[in-house]
Amino acid sequence: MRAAEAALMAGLPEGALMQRAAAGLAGACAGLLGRVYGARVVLLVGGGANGGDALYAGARLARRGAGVSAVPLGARIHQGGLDALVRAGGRVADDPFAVLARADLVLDGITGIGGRGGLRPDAVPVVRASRASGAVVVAVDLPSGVDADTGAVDGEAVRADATVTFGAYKPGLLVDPAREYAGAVRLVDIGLGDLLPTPELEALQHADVARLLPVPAAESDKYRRGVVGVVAGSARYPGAAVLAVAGALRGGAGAVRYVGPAGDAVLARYPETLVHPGPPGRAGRVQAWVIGPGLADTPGVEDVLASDVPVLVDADGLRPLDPAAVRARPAPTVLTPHAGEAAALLGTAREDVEARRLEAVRELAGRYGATVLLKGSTTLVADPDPDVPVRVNPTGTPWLATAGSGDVLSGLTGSLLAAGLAPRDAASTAAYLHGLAARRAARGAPLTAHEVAEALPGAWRDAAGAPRAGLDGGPAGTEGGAGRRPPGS
Ligand SMILES: NC(=O)C1=CN([C@@H]2O[C@H](COP(=O)(O)OP(=O)(O)OC[C@H]3O[C@@H](n4cnc5c(N)ncnc54)[C@H](OP(=O)(O)O)[C@@H]3O)[C@@H](O)[C@H]2O)[C@@H](O)CC1
Ligand SMILES: Nc1ncnc2c1ncn2[C@@H]1O[C@H](COP(=O)(O)OP(=O)(O)O)[C@@H](O)[C@H]1O
Ligand SMILES: [K+]
Repeated sequence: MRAAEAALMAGLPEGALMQRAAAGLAGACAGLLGRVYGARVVLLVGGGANGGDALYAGARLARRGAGVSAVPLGARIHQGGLDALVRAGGRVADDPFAVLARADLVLDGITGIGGRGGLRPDAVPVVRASRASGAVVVAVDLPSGVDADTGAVDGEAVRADATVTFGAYKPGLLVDPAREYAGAVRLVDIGLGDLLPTPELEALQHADVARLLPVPAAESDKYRRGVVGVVAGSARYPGAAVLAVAGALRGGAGAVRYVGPAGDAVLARYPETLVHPGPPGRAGRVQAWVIGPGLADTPGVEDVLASDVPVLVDADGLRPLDPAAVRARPAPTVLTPHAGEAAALLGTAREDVEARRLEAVRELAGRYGATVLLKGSTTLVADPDPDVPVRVNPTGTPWLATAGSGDVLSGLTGSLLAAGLAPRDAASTAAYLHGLAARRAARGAPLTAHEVAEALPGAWRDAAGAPRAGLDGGPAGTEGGAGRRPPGS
């Protein structure tokens, strides 16, 4: 951000960027207030440019008739911004707590990308008073106290109802725990355009997923579409096998081969599965393996890792995982740990992974030379190459935190791998569809892992932009024709 801003500022009059930021910020606040005239606005103003943004936005609101008071929290505050506020009829609050108690809207301009650590002690009481007042709290660029680059929150931070951010989304707005503090996020374009470098983090959108989803060509057959092998389930956990197969059947592979002791349970639910008692090396050719869900003990992991096709390792398969063995593989490996499994692999505590997800997922990907999908309230996908952006999944719902939903995800991801997607694309596309399916299935109520699997085709159609059921009037042969995309994708 700083490099891009400096390059842009070099060709602009002094203060022009801050004015763009303030104009966007004031516009967003006006929208939230509904009526600006007569509204009571309080600015929490730190010592840097973040406070400057708040002051200039406050000046704009004051010119439209809002009563605007500034609460200075730095040793010095932005002088140009303060002068503008005073010229527009705003003032510095004599009694911060009195103005906060009556506020309709509080602008948090304490720190932005220059903030380090949680809030300082002098800021804590006013931030608490802002929340207690019932005012709408709008964070300027970032909620103060969160780490812009990692999403970590060390100490106290502002809990905003909305955040107006400038130029680009910062990782702290997309990765938990900080993401939760940001509320609804709005991006204001300040003209950085092509000056922005390769991002640390990227999020797929519908159109990206539509481009990535495999579509069978006219001359496809089930083998050319890819066969995925699923090594999962045990006498103790037969259900994990059923759920992993359920995900795999909806992921675009032409066939699903199940290998393990839960074949009867799998066939009872999915007669289309090719079942083999094992071991995996004897089960026949596949284009990708999934191993781990519900295995209990872990027979076959070495066997599968020795294969020359992409392998996804999840759950119980992750327990004995040796970095050297994974790094030595001739084909890609995808690991899909939740925070607890990631912590065990890293030799740290679950809370440490949850507090620093971005760091943890990068560390694991580097250590194993694998693509790592870290599950949880924020799902991240890291490539083994540290220069490739981490993908953050924008879909999902906390209702997904239900037993077995991870098994569906591993089957789905393996199926996309077998269909030929690159590991990072397979993992992030699967997370996207899985989260979308969960939202469709939950609609505000508890959901089961099985319902997530059953909602996957609907999520696929949504993301692909394919015609919905009942509206399927596209030209004959369009869908699946010669590898072309369905219309509207
Ligand atoms: N660059 C541009 O062109 C544009 C930038 N823009 C805006 O500038 C923002 C970045 O501004 P910035 O670099 O001045 O840093 P900023 O976020 O205000 O923080 C520094 C201040 O915070 C203080 N402080 C630090 N930690 C703290 C803590 N824990 N608790 C409390 N205070 C703490 C620190 O104090 P110090 O350590 O110096 O004592 C210093 O006073 C950016 O986020 C965006 O809003 C837009 O206008 C668009 C154009
Ligand atoms: N708080 C949450 N918000 C959104 N998604 C979550 C949350 N907690 C877990 N999930 C998702 O739910 C799934 C759970 O997977 P996992 O932990 O492997 O469970 P299981 O082993 O029971 O299948 C993952 O896709 C994960 O990202
Ligand atoms: K802020």
